[in-house]
Parts: sequence; structure tokens; C-alpha cells
Amino acid sequence: MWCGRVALRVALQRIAVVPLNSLSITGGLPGAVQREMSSLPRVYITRQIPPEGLKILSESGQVQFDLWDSDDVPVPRKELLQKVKGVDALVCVLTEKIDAELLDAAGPNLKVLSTMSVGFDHLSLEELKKRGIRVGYTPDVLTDSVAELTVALLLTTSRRLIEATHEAKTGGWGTWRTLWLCGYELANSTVGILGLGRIGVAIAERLKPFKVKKFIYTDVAPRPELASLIDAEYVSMDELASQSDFLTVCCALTPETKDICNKDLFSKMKNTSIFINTSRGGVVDQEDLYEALSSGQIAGAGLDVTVPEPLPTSHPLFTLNNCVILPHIASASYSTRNAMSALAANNLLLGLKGQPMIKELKL
Ligand SMILES: O=CC(=O)O
Repeated sequence: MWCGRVALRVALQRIAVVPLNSLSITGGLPGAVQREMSSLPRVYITRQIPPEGLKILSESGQVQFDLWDSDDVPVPRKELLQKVKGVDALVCVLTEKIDAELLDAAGPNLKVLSTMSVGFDHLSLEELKKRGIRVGYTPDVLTDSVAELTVALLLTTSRRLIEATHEAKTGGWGTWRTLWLCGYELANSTVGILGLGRIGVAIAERLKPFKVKKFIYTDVAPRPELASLIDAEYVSMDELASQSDFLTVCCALTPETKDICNKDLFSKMKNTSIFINTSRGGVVDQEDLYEALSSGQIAGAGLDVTVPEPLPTSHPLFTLNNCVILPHIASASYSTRNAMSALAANNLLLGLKGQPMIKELKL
């Protein structure tokens, strides 16, 4: 359904009184309204995004849009390839692969892509750049939510909360035992951050009050300005592996970081250490992680992201008590998802106007 409620409302006030709620948009409208609507840029939205973004687009009067009206299943690729034909702009989420095939299907009108995500590994940046398509994304607004979830996942994993509730519920809770369900605590620990950015800093800020002794990080180069906020020391990848009691992955997935957490890294970690990943599943070699967890090379892992997503329930990682797996929910709070949707909508509108977006990827 193509919508452009405000443009529509203004036009209707001039022409006729039509109950907006009952409109089937464009179909059956007076010719003048249809003409006005059809001159607006066309936007396709690949998912039923949270209401704030839809409201911004509807009320802008700048665009008409069509959307895949479901949040439960992604738009089938075939339908997506059809729907993007001739659009001026696209709002997508991280389940849609935006590649040459899709951009060719969209055609030369497509000028703006706005993804409702901070990650952009689902976008073929080279193809977008080649076609001069501007790209908006949604960093910053999700930093708090992701950092909060990372801390929750870290504590859930290190203090074995999933195992503990399972035992309590299923009769495994006998007498109080001295070493039963013992885990590892943050007090006096060294926390390592792989890829120091806004999210890594926000995680460290939240962990500091747990009396962490030291923060260390590695990245392609030292990031002194960010590191000084959390008093973190720059170390090599090997030092990060060998010194961290908790290693949290915060880097983007790029060709350089794909499978960067592999046998080599796990073999250098302490067997009391906890590995946490809330970035992208692709940065981890899952077979190597399974080996490290099942052999006791490391103590536990908490993953919010996997390859593939969803991870099949038959996946070996699900058989391990020391592996906590979440279904990619790090930014899933109502306020954050609405903020992401609003930012995606505003990026798109600014992009279409030829103005700088609030958050735009440099291609
Ligand atoms: O993973 C979530 C995002 O990239 O926004």
C-alpha cells in the first residue's frame, strides 16, 4: 500500500472530505490527489518498522511509501526484487542483503538507502558507491541498549544463570553446596574489548562499578581519545587473548574481522575466561568456539549473534551448558528500536532532500 498521509490530507482538504482511516491510499482518489501523490518520491520499506519512523514518513508529506507489512517474517527476496523496481529510496533492516542484484532491480531512480541498524555488513558498499547511492544508518541511538544487554549477557554467562534457573526448576536443587554452580566474578578482573568504539566504551563504563581491575583493548590502531574515557590500555591481539578474564567483541564485521575469533585466539585465552559477542556472528569461527568450549579451553561464551540467524536448534553450540545464546536482541528495547526507526526515517528524508543525513556512512 502506498502512503503519503500528510500530502494526502492537505490535498484532500482542498478537494474533498474523505475519511482518511478508510482510505485505500491512491486507489479511487480524485485525479488531482493521485497526481499530487504520484509526484512524490517513492519509498519501499522492507519491514514493518516501529511506529515512530512510520509516523515521521507519513507526516512528512515528502514521500509515498509501500512496506512489507510484517515484523514476523522478512520480505521474500522475489517480492523484494519486484517491490524495489523504480523506487527513489529504500528503508531496510539487517535481514535484507542489499547487493548488485537488488540495486539493479531497483534501477537508476534509487538515490537513498536507509538501514535501521548500526551494522552494515548486509550492504554491498562498493555497489552502492558505484551507483552514487547515499546510505544512512543508526549508530549512537542504540549504544546504551546494546551495552546494557552485553553486561546482562556477560553476567548471565559468567554466573551461570541459565543453568541455575534450569536446576531450580527441574529438581536439581538439592542441598546448598559449596562449589555448585560457581562461576567467575568481575571484581579484580581484566576485561578485554576487541574493537573499541562507542559501544565498547559504554560497556566498560557499565562494568567499572563491578570493580573491574583493568580494561584492555585492541583495534587496528590505538584509539587514545576513546580509551582515555575508560582508562583502557592498548594491547596486541595475543595480549588481549592471554590477559582477558572477560573478552567482549565489539568490532564491526568486515572482510578483515571475519572469523577473527578462532582457534588461534581461543587457544591463547585462559581456561577461566568468558567470551562475549554482541557484534556479528561472522567474526567468530563457530566450530573453533565449540571446540574451545567443549574442551574446557575457555570457561564460557555468551552470544547474541550467530551464523546463521536464526541458529538451527540442532546446532552443537546449543548442546553446551557453558554457552548462552540469545536471538540477536542487543538493541531490543522499545525506546531504542523506536529511536532507530525515527533516525532511519529522518536519514531517508534528509537524503532525498539532498541534505546531510544525521548519520550517514562515508562511502
Ligand atoms: O545488530 C544490530 C544493528 O546492527 O543495529
